[in-house]
Parts: sequence; structure tokens; C-alpha cells
Amino acid sequence: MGRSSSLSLCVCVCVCEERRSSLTLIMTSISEWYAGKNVLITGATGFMGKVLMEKLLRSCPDVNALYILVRPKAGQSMSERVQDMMKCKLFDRVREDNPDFHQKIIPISSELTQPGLAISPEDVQTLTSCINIVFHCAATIRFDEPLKHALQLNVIATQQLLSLAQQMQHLQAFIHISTAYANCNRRHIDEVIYPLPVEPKKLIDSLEWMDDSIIRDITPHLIGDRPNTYTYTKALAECVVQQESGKLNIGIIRPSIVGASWQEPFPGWIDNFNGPSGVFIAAGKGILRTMRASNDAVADLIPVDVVINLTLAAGWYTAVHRPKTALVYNCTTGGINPFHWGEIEHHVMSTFKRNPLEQAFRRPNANITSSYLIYQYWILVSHKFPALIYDLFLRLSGQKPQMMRIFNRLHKAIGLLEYFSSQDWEWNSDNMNMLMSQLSADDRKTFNFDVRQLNWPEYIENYCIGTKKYVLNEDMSDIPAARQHLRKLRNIRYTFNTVLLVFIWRVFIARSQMARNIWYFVVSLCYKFLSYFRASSTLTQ
Ligand SMILES: CCCCC/C=C\C/C=C\CCCCCCCC(=O)SCCNC(=O)CCNC(=O)[C@H](O)C(C)(C)COP(=O)(O)OP(=O)(O)OC[C@H]1O[C@@H](n2cnc3c(N)ncnc32)[C@H](O)[C@@H]1OP(=O)(O)O
Ligand SMILES: NC(=O)C1=CN([C@@H]2O[C@H](COP(=O)(O)OP(=O)(O)OC[C@H]3O[C@@H](n4cnc5c(N)ncnc54)[C@H](OP(=O)(O)O)[C@@H]3O)[C@@H](O)[C@H]2O)C=CC1
Repeated sequence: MGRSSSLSLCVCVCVCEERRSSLTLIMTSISEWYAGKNVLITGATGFMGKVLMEKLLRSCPDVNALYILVRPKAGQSMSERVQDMMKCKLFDRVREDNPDFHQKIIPISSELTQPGLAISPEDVQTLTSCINIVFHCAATIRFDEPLKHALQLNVIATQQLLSLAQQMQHLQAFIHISTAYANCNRRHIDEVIYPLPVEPKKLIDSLEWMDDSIIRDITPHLIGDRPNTYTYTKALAECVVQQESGKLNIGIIRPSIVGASWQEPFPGWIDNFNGPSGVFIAAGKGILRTMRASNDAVADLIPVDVVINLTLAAGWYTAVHRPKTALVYNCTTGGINPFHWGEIEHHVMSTFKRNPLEQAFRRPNANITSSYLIYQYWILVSHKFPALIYDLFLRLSGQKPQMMRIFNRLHKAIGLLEYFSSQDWEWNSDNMNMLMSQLSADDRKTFNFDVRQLNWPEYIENYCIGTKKYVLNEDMSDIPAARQHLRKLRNIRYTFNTVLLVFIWRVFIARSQMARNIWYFVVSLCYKFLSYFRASSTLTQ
């Protein structure tokens, strides 16, 4: 064989080998791909971070290690926080499968708002030499965060993490968690990174030297037609990811309103008051009686397990296919399986009537309205008036009044949410569909993000029960006592209404002949109506 033919054979063998190995790589299942991998997660102590860790440990049991960036908080050291977190009920299934699962979790001390993310040089060395994939979940999700802090965490920390990722020798994918509302100033949102009128780097440089009061003054001008600093800084973060991605393989996940789990690790898992959860709880406790929302607007809730399954699948796809530019995945339900706020209200109320929360303030009975005047009326009659009476009762019984304070906080919270519950958006979800089509039948089951199968009434019921069990730590066996409490509240209401009626009668009606005539007229009209309906129903029987 001549030199040239042996060379071409060698090239051919190499090409075939390369093709085979890339084919094998493409054919590997998601959990096979994660086998042996070292994963870096930010925001692991948060709602989504915990579900992400749980799913990785449970469905990708051969993953090598999860490196998590954690800070000490509320008097607890980093290790105490991680130990506490691993005791959480969320990890019950993982614990059952592998009681030593904690050995795979390697906490790294980090404060994301500090230079270099406050990671020690030894830890930087470890991370840069072993990490294969990064999931960046950490963020401040508060709607009222001062711009400087939101920028520090949501944008500058992302920039710093990207620069750390650039140094990682074996990194195959960087997945950034954004929000579907990053571009909520648009009605139709494609899976693209939209440019902003301001250059993120210039903004970061300018805000650095500015006084807090000046920043507060210019914040409304900067955020423009976005409702808060959260959505604005998440949009800036996307631009930073695009600009600073260099040679990294990037995926951006944009979930809408992340709610309790649909199926995994069990239905209804939720551990916070964010977004709709706080509203559901406040309504279930009988505190919230009204909220501004449009009955017909799409409630774009997305279960947390769906978001996490899509995120893990996107990690696999990004590493294996290495798309040339960052792929954005709008992770929403509205365009695929729409459900509306009016329907949510109905199912939430019905669930809490059947499964009441303990020690409710009043019987659950909330109504949403899009009318400002009706909303203000109900705020006065159903929130402020009962709060005043209750605080008066507390004062008279020697206790500290608290209800008005609770309502003021509630009004602030629902005021910040109403932007999202009063209008519709249209998200394109081509990349989510494309990703689904790339999965094997088994992966589609294990990492299910097909929201067409979501049964909303069942999901909302599990969500509400989840808030009761996992957020409020209430026992389902106490439901009879909670029902008894609601009956007591009903009797108090009947008594109160009767006393009020007698009072109105004594003060206004009994003193004037004309009021008495009107009163008798109304009563006789009601009586005639009742007799008419009784007679007509007897005839039809
Ligand atoms: C029954 C009919 C229902 C019909 C449904 C109608 C409408 C649906 C409602 C909402 C839909 C819109 C959701 C939009 C989400 C957009 C999607 C995103 O991108 S995700 C990010 C979501 N982010 C949030 O949701 C954060 C919003 N929260 C805040 O910004 C702040 O928490 C705050 C509301 C401004 C309150 O700040 P404050 O300083 O006053 O309090 P804290 O946050 O420090 O909390 C103190 C304490 O209270 C608990 N808490 C917080 N929120 C609530 C709440 N809503 N209800 C009850 N309790 C709440 C909190 O856990 C703290 O407790 P503790 O001190 O024990 O830790
Ligand atoms: N929840 C939702 O409805 C939606 C969320 N998202 C996005 O998903 C991601 C995760 O959200 P979610 O889990 O709900 O948020 P959480 O508020 O539950 O979690 C936030 C995480 O970020 C960490 N973090 C915050 N500040 C710092 C800091 N200075 N240094 C280190 N870590 C910090 C928190 O750590 P610590 O425990 O120490 O505070 C926590 O682990 C975010 O990027 C958010 O924008 C997008 C759409 C909807």
C-alpha cells in the first residue's frame, strides 16, 4: 500500500471514529451523559436550585458531584445550611435510593455580590479544573429590590460567573436561568435576546460611582416600560450572557411563573410565598378577599419540575450539539395548554373550601376583578373594615393590634403582582418543541416537559394542598378541626350581620316613617318573589 493511500485510509478511519464517537455522544441518553460529570450550581439553596439538585441526584444517579455555591445566612454557616437542606422532605426519594447522597454534594463558600464571587483561590482552582456544566440559578427575584443590588446580583454576578466559566478547562455547557418576563414590555416574545437601549457595561460603570439617592431617582427612567428592577436586570443579564459568552456553549431558560411541582418528586412540592403561592395562601386563610386580575387573561404558570426537566435536557443538548449561538428556551404554558386567572380563582377557592387551612381569619372567599373602582370598594369593605374591627378587638382584649399591618403588606405585595395577572403575553416556544423532538422516548418520560398533558384542575388542587403541607407545615389530619373553625367563623358572621341589621333598624329605619315604608315595601317584594318561585317550582314538578 502506498503512503498516500495509507494516509487516506488513516484519515478515513479517524473521520469514521470521530463520526461514531459524536454519534454515540448524540445517541447517549440524558442520564448517561450526566454520568461522571461535575456540575456547578448557583442558587442551589433556592426553590428551583433544590429541585434541580434533587432531580439530578435521582434521575442521573451516576453524576459525579454537584458543586454548589452557598453563602452563610441568618446566623447559619454554609455547612449548617447545606446539612439542613439535605434533611428537607424534597430529598426523601433520593435518600431512599441512596442514603449517602450527601457525599455527592460539595458546598463552595461564595457570596455572589463580592468581587470574584468571594470564592477562595483553592476553590477556583478546583472548579476550573473539574466542572463540566454550569447551571446559573441564583438571582434576587424581589420586585422591590433597589436597582444597585439587583444589578449587582443579577447582572454583575452573572458577568463574573461567565468569566470564571471561561477559565474552566472541561466546561461543555453553561445554562443561564432567566425569566419569560425579561421582555414583558413586549406582547409577543420570540426566543431571541432583545437588545436594550443601554449598554450593560456602561450602566454598571455609571452606577458604581452614583449615590443611592440618585440611583433611586433615575431608576424609573432606566427601567422604562418594565414594571420593576427584577425584569429589567434579568433582561440586562441576558445581554451580558450573549456578549460575554466567548466560546462557551450557552443555553438560556426563560420560565414564566414557576409554581409547585406537577409530578416530581411528588405532586404539589412548594416551599415559598413567591408569586401565586403567597396569594393562594392569603386567600385560603381568608385574609385576601380581592385582587386585581383579569378573569380572561392567561395565567402562565409552569410547574417547577417541568422547568427543571427542560433545564437538564437543555444542558445535555447544549453540550452535545454545541449550538453556534446561545439558544433561548421560552418555558411557558399559555400557548400550548392555556388556563386563565378566573379558572385559577375558582379552583383555588374550591380546594380551600374542601381542605381548609388552619386558623383562618375568615372563610375563604376571594374574587378577582379588573375594575379599579370595584377593587377599591372591596379593599375597603372586605380588607380594611374587618382589619379595623379585629384590631379594635385585639386592643380591647389587651393585645397588640396587627391586622392592619398585615393588610398593608398584603396590599403592597398584590400591588406588585397585578401587572402580571392583568394582561396576556404570547411566547414562541419553538425551541422547547425542538428539544422535545430530540429526546428519546425514555428521556421524554424521565425528563417530561410536555405541558399538553397537564390537567389544570388537578394541578391547582395539588398546588394548594402543597402550600398547606409544605409551606405552612399543616397536617392533613387536622382538616376536621379546620372545618370546625370555619363553621365557628360562619356563626360569628351570621351573628355579626344580625346585630348590624338590628342596629341599622334601630338607628335609621325605626325613626322615620318613609324609611319604614320603604323597608316594608322591600320585604313584601322579597316575600312575593319567594312565593312566586315556590309556586312555579311546585308546578314544574
Ligand atoms: C385566590 C385567587 C387567586 C387568583 C390569582 C390571581 C393572581 C395571581 C397572583 C400572582 C401572579 C403573578 C406572579 C408573577 C410572577 C412573575 C414571574 C417571575 O419572574 S418570578 C419572580 C417572582 N418573584 C416574586 O414573586 C417575588 C415577589 N416578592 C417580593 O418582591 C417581596 O417579597 C414583597 C412582596 C415586596 C414583600 O416584601 P417584604 O419586605 O414586605 O416582605 P419579605 O419578602 O421580606 O417577606 C417577609 C415575610 O413574609 C413572607 N411573605 C412574602 N410574600 C408573602 C406573601 N405574598 N404572602 C404571605 N407572606 C409573604 C415571607 O416569606 C417572609 O416570611 P419570613 O419572615 O417568615 O421569612
Ligand atoms: N420563582 C419563579 O417564579 C421564577 C424564577 N425565575 C428565575 O429562576 C431562578 C431561581 O429562582 P428561585 O429559585 O425561584 O429563587 P429563590 O429566591 O428561591 O432562590 C434564589 C437563590 O439565589 C441565591 N442567592 C441570592 N443572593 C445571593 C448572594 N448574594 N450570594 C449567593 N447566592 C445568592 C439564594 O441563596 P440564599 O439561600 O443564600 O439566599 C438562592 O439560593 C432565578 O434566576 C429567577 O430569576 C424565573 C422565572 C420565574
